[in-house]
Amino acid sequence: MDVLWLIPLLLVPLLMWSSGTFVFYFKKCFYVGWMMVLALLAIPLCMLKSGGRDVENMRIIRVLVRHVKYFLGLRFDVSGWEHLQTEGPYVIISNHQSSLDVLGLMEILPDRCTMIAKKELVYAGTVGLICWLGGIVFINRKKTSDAKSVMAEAAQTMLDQQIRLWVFPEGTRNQKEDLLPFKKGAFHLAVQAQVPIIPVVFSSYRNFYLRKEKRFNSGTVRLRILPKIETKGMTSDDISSLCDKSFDLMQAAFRERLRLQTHEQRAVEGAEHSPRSRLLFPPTSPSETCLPRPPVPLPAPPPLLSPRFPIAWPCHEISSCLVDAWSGRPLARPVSAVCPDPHCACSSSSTCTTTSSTSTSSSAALQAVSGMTDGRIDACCSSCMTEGSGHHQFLLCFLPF
Ligand SMILES: CCCCCCCC/C=C\CCCCCCCC(=O)SCCNC(=O)CCNC(=O)[C@H](O)C(C)(C)COP(=O)(O)OP(=O)(O)OC[C@H]1O[C@@H](n2cnc3c(N)ncnc32)[C@H](O)[C@@H]1OP(=O)(O)O
Ligand SMILES: CCCCCCCCCCCCCCCC(=O)OC[C@@H](O)COP(=O)(O)O
Repeated sequence: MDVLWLIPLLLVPLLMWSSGTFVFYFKKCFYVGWMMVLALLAIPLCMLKSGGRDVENMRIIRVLVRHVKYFLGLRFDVSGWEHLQTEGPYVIISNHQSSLDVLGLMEILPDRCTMIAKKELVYAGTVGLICWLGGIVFINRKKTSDAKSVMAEAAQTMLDQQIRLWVFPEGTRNQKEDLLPFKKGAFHLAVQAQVPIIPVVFSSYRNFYLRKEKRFNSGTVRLRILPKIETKGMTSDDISSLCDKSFDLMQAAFRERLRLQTHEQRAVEGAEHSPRSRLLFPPTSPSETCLPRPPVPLPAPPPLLSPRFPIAWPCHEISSCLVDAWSGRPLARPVSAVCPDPHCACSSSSTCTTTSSTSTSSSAALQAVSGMTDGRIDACCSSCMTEGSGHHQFLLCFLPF
C-alpha cells in the first residue's frame, strides 16, 4: 500500500520521456507556478529593500528570475552588449512572442529599467504584485487617451528619476513569422523625453516552442541588441518616420535570424522529436560550433569547372554552417557559386526556395567543387547578393547522403 504514492512519482518521468505534449503542459505549468512562488519570495525582499514600489526592486526580480531558464532547457545567446552601454534614460523596444520573453528580458535588463505592461497583469496574483513593486507602468490598451496620458507622465518620470523603460511596441504577444506593425506609444515616449531608443530583437521561438502543436523543447534564443536610435531634436512630426525606421531595422534583424534558423532546423530534423531534445539542455549553438574554425585560404578552382562556377569556399561562413545539433559535427559543406538553377529567381531579400531542380551536370560540377562524390545539394541559400554583373550569388549547402 505504501508504495502506491510511488506510481505518480514514476509516471511523471515516464510521461516526460515519452510525450512531447506532456512536456509542453508540464513546462508551462511549472513556469507559471514557479514564477508565482518566486514572486511570493520576492515580495518581502522588495518591501525590506525599498519599502514599496520602486524601480530598484527590479534588481531583486532580475536575480530571482535568471535561473528559471535552466529548468526549461533554454539558453540565451546575447549579442550587441555594447549598445546598452549608454548613460542615462532610454527606451528599449523589443518584439513580444510569449510570456517567456520575461526570461530574455531579465538576461539583459539594465539597472533602473522597468516596463510598460497591460493593466490586466496587475491582477496576476503574486506576479501582479511583484510587477507593481518593480515599478511597472500599467496602461489600459482599450482606452488610448488614458494610455497616452499615463505614458506622457512616464516620460516625465523617466527624466526626473533617471529611469529606463522597456516597451513591447507590437502591443500584444505575437507568434507569427513576422513582426506586427508597431504601436506609436514607445516613440512618443522617447521623443517626449528626448531619449534614445534601443531596439532588441528576440529570435523566433518556433525552433523549440510551438503553442498550437503543443511543443516545448529545449532551445536557444538569440537576443540581438541593435545600436541606439537618437531622438534629440525630434518632434511629434517625426514619430511616424521614427516608428517606421525602428520597425524596418528590427524586422530585418528578425528575418535574417529566421532564415538562419531555417537552416539550423534542417540540421536538427530527426533530433527534434527525441526525448533528449525536449528534456536536456540544448547543445552549443551551431554558430559557436562553427566559430573556432580558422578561415581557410581560397582553393584554386578545379579545371573541371565551367566558368559559371568560379569559386568554391570552404566552410568558414558561420551563417551557412549546417551542424548536427547534438554532436556538433558538420553536416554540410557550403559552397558558393553562381546559382546553377535557371528557375531560381531570387531577389535580394527573398529566401531561395529550391535547388532541387539543379541539373545533373551542375550537380556534378558542384560536387567537384565541394570535393564530395555522393551527396545532394540542399535547398539552402543563405545569402543572395546581386553582383555587378547581374548574377545572383548563392551559398549552397552540400549534404552528404
Ligand atoms: C522574482 C519574481 C518573479 C516574478 C515573475 C514575474 C516578473 C515579471 C517582471 C517583469 C515582467 C514584465 C513583463 C511585462 C510584459 C508586458 C507586456 C505587455 O503587457 S504588452 C501590452 C502592453 N504594451 C503595449 O501596449 C505597448 C505600448 N502601447 C502603445 O504604446 C500604444 O501606442 C497605445 C496603447 C498608447 C495606443 O495604442 P493604439 O492601439 O490606440 O494605437 P496607436 O496607433 O499606437 O495610437 C493611436 C494614436 O495615438 C497616438 N499616440 C499614441 N501614443 C501617444 C502618446 N503617448 N502621445 C500622443 N499621441 C500618442 C498615435 O500616434 C496614433 O495617432 P496617429 O494615428 O499617429 O495620428
Ligand atoms: C491569478 C493567476 C494568474 C496567473 C498568471 C501568472 C503568470 C506568471 C508567468 C510569468 C509572468 C510573466 C509576465 C508576462 C506578461 C505577459 O507576457 O503578458 C502578456 C501581454 O504582454 C500581452 O498580452 P496579450 O495581448 O493578451 O497577448
